[in-house]
Amino acid sequence: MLFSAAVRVCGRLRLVIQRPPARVCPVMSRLFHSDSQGNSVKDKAKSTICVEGNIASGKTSCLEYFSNTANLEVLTEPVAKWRNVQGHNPLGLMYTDPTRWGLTLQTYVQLTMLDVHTRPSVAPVKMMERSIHSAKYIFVENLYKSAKMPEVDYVVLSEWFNWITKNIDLSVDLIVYLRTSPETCYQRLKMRCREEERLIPLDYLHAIHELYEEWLVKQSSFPVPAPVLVIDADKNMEEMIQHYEEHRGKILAA
Ligand SMILES: Nc1ncnc2c1ncn2[C@@H]1O[C@H](COP(=O)(O)OP(=O)(O)O)[C@@H](O)[C@H]1O
Ligand SMILES: Nc1ccn([C@H]2C[C@H](O)[C@@H](COP(=O)(O)O)O2)c(=O)n1
Repeated sequence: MLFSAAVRVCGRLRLVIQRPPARVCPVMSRLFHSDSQGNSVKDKAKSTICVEGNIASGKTSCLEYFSNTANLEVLTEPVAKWRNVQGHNPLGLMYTDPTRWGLTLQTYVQLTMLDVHTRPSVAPVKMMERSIHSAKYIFVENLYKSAKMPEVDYVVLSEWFNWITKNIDLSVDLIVYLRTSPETCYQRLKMRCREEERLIPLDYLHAIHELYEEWLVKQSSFPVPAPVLVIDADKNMEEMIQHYEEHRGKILAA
């Protein structure tokens, strides 16, 4: 609605069109916090660490370990939402029929990861599980490369991803890559027993592993948004804790 007012200027009646009072949408202001030139900016006093790795590589366990660190906030992957959005289970549907439901799941993953990236953090360091980058470069890519995602779905998701990353500051300061063998993940996945994942074959974990290696170790496939710290995560929990303690300074200084 336009706001208008009749005012008298030099004895004549003039209609003055006024702008509606500026309404600040909290989500938009979160996404488009901008400087005086209108560029999207991030609070540089804060840093973001993304913990990356194959399915069941130990990312959630890593975040749990760091969760009682002062000045650090952990944000796990929103898997619960992917398993239940208003009573629907896009994760389960995707594993049942990836060609039909891959786009549905990955669209929702992209939205929920965008939410995690842009959620204001109270602590100076934000540690996230995975990222919008790996959603695209690993999981969407895998669906497409394995001919389970139609080209039109891939193109639409890519256009969304390109728009988001061009227009919104989703910068990452450090990637911690928990590097495992696919066989280790397979064992851990079986032990975790997540219902939707019971039919995941070892080959699937091999494919995800290769994409991670190309992206974060060889750095030959897609842009890597931050320096990468590679941690050998085939070790037992006790040894992992030793690794985490060795790298704690580097991680917190990101
Ligand atoms: N270093 C480890 N050694 C043995 N088991 C582990 C280790 N790290 C995690 N696990 C177990 O493996 C399963 C998957 O770990 P999780 O942290 O959920 O992986 P992710 O979040 O990467 O999917 C869980 O049952 C967890 O308890
Ligand atoms: N973009 C994504 C991200 C994750 N998934 C799947 C893979 C797992 O089944 C599940 C959660 O992953 P985890 O944290 O256990 O490694 O979600 C996907 O299909 N697409």
